[in-house]
Amino acid sequence: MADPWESTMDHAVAIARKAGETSSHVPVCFRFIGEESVAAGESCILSDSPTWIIDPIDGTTNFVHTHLTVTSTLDLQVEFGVVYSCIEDKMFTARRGRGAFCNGEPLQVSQQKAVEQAIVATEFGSDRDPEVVDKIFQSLRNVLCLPVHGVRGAGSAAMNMCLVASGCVEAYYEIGVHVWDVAAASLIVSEAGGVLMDVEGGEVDLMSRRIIAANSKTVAERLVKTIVAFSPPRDDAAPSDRCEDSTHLSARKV
Ligand SMILES: O=P(O)(O)O[C@H]1[C@H](O)[C@@H](O)[C@H](O)[C@H](O)[C@@H]1O
Ligand SMILES: [Mg+2]
Ligand SMILES: [Mg+2]
Repeated sequence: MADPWESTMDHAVAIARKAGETSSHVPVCFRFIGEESVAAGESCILSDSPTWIIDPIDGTTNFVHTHLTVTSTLDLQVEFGVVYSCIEDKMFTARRGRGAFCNGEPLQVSQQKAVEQAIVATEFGSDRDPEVVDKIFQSLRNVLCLPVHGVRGAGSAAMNMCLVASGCVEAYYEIGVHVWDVAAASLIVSEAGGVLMDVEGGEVDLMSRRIIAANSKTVAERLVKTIVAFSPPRDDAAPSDRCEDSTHLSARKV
């Protein structure tokens, strides 16, 4: 079997060459957005240049506590998405227009559209501001009382989204995620037949830190009516307007 990673890199280089209209003699120019580089003060702005969006560890709290799921995410903006669940040794991949796969097997979202039969995944996030926590709990209460069949959380945004793509859960929502948490898995969800939506409806904006990933528009729209929306500082805001999440600070000290 052809090495999917090799063909991905070949295609990535071809895209970069096309974007920069460079000949094959000129080195290609990629830009990078990564959780750690942004934390170190680098920009988090998407431009026309091909950009790799990287989260080396998604599920840091799980990692620190050696608890269940830890993933690494890699996305070449809108073209490829890769999420690697290292403990399970599962490689989720997607290429725009070519479908989504787990260890080479095609992925398909669940066909269950009755929210009462749905499992919804979410996370409590990293922000410990009591006002934010109250809103997260109001949403959780509303979702439970829809009612849904169950609520789960893997501890990793990327993994929750791969569970949607795999058909194991019907939807995932979270407010407070970052572009590197969700970029790769967004493509995996849409290539598996799922939908992405903002928590107030309409198109998702990956810099807005708000996301619904669902198996269908029907389920996503039920969640839109249920979630208590708020707007954290955007990822592409000026560094002085961004705030550091409290649990991330403690996680990084380990
Ligand atoms: O910081 P990492 O990269 O581990 O990612 C975050 C998760 O992906 C979120 O769903 C989750 O809610 C947390 O915000 C978590 O920190
Ligand atoms: Mg992350
Ligand atoms: Mg991370």
